[in-house]
Amino acid sequence: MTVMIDGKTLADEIVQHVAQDVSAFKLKHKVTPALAVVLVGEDPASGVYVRNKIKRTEQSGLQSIAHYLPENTTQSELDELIDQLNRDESVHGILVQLPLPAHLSEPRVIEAITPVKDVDGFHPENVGKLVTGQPVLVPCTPLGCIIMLKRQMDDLSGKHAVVIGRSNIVGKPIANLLLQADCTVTLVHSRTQNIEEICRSADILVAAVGQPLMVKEHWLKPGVVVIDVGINQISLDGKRKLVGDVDFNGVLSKTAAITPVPGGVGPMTIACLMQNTLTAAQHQLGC
Ligand SMILES: NC(=O)C1=CN([C@@H]2O[C@H](COP(=O)(O)OP(=O)(O)OC[C@H]3O[C@@H](n4cnc5c(N)ncnc54)[C@H](OP(=O)(O)O)[C@@H]3O)[C@@H](O)[C@H]2O)C=CC1
Ligand SMILES: Nc1nc(=O)c2c([nH]1)NC[C@@H]1CN(c3ccc(C(=O)N[C@@H](CCC(=O)O)C(=O)O)cc3)C=[N+]21
Repeated sequence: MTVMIDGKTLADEIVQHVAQDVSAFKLKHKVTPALAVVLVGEDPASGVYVRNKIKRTEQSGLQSIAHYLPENTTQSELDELIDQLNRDESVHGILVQLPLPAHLSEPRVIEAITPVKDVDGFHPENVGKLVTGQPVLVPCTPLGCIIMLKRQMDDLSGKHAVVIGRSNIVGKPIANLLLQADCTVTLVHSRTQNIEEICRSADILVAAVGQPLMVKEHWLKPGVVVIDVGINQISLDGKRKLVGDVDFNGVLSKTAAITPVPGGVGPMTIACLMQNTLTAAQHQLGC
């Protein structure tokens, strides 16, 4: 029987822990850690994530500040807002929801956020720290994946971990965290020639692609642990449905453990964001 890795329950536990630490922080500093979330435009999926984030922020006892900007916001208006949030001492974490509308530069926005408030861990300075093994703010989705894997497996050391996808926000940081956990890591992507064969040698498979149900049963070695990062909206029997990058029902005969979609990596991402906001506030207040 395959183990279902329950991201929702684990995320609830993390948020409860964060809430306790936030209470202690408030007593000590007489300050409420605050997260500013910036959403540009009307992307409906982004809207759902932002609302989930705000709900979890409140459960954690953190303050949430939402900035909804219109689709036609200019780069200089966005720069101005980030500059203001960087300087505002009552704001401890800043998250600009990606992707941005095409006329705005993502690298410019990521670099504009002061690294101490960069709760996504996307700023080049924080990426450099992650790669050299001195992380403070670790990207939330990769962190959530590693926490689930460590809960599931006694020892990651020496395991062959295959990561499908090489984006800056998911694939690359996950690969770095797996390397730090002493896995042997292979990153595969759209130009990889023998992807199925490489995946079949994986003890741990992380799918972060954005292709609904791409990973099939014959791609897997029996006993593999699968982390499905993909969040894809498909239409099934006329209804909208959320599925991962892994053919969940098809692969269960091969997996030792697997994360479902929904209820897997998604809730863990948000729980880790709460933890990062508290961590950022602790650093800013010198503890
Ligand atoms: N659960 C969560 O909290 C989160 C979920 N996501 C989800 O994770 C998924 C990946 O997100 P993200 O990394 O931002 O996506 P990107 O589109 O930035 O990256 C996708 C990666 O997958 C690779 N790829 C695409 N098609 C194939 C293919 N057919 N075979 C092999 N590799 C392929 C691309 O290769 P190449 O580089 O060669 O183009 C690229 O490296 C999405 O479904 C997204 O919604 C994202 C963030 C958080
Ligand atoms: N700067 C930035 N940081 C991000 O971390 C970031 C981002 N931009 N842009 C979009 C992606 C995607 N992402 C998700 C977070 C939670 C769920 C989540 O909670 N999903 C629920 C279901 C939610 C639903 O019903 O749609 C689940 O999987 O159970 C999903 C996706 C964070 N991202």
